[in-house]
Amino acid sequence: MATLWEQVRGGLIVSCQALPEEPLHGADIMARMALAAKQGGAAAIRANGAADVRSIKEATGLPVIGIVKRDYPGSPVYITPTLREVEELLDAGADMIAFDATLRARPGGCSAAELVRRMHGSGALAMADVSTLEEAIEAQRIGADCVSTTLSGYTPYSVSRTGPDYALVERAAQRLDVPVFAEGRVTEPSQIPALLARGAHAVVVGSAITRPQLITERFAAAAAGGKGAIRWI
Ligand SMILES: CC(=O)N[C@H](C=O)[C@@H](O)[C@H](O)[C@H](O)COP(=O)(O)O
Repeated sequence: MATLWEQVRGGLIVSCQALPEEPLHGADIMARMALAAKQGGAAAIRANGAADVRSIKEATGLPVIGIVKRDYPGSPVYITPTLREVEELLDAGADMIAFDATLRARPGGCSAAELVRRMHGSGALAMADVSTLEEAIEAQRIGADCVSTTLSGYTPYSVSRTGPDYALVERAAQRLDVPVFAEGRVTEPSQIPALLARGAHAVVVGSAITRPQLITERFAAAAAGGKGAIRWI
């Protein structure tokens, strides 16, 4: 059987996420969204929350990269911040768990290395969500199986862009031995070969495929004579 790395190499991973305040929130709806993504050619799915991970795995049979977004008072770290979220995702059967691998203090003081050890202890792979090359290097050092550029533009010290962070993908792919995933603000199919050419193992696309309210905004803005920029969640 092909490994997860072989299954996704050079392919598209679709992030199917709807937060409680979004119209499509709900595990049943996300499972249908993920099935549509599978029919369209997604090689794997990224999902938020144990309930969504379970229902998406059941509906699609695709590898699932799980996260739990949870806010803790006083901490900016919200993507799988603590062991509690890791346990929830292991219990749900996530094949890979993505976590905030920035160098910021985590709520409760647990280290990123501890999270990775816990994932590996149950046979799950660890995806480090980073915003800079320094964080990517440190993530590899502590044992992460891959890195994703998810948080580029979402930490106060990383450069905010309107499109994907091509430079981080390229520099991380050159520097690291582990696979590098391109994620964040991919809005056009034409960006994908450009990211793969810079060394991305695969590309993760979310909002531009699975957040219809944001997709609609682009068209509505264009109808109103605006440029149709996309907002991000
Ligand atoms: C920064 C953050 O919280 N990113 C989240 C991580 O899971 C998701 O909200 C994004 O949708 C995902 O990364 C895919 O990116 P985009 O939706 O830009 O294609």
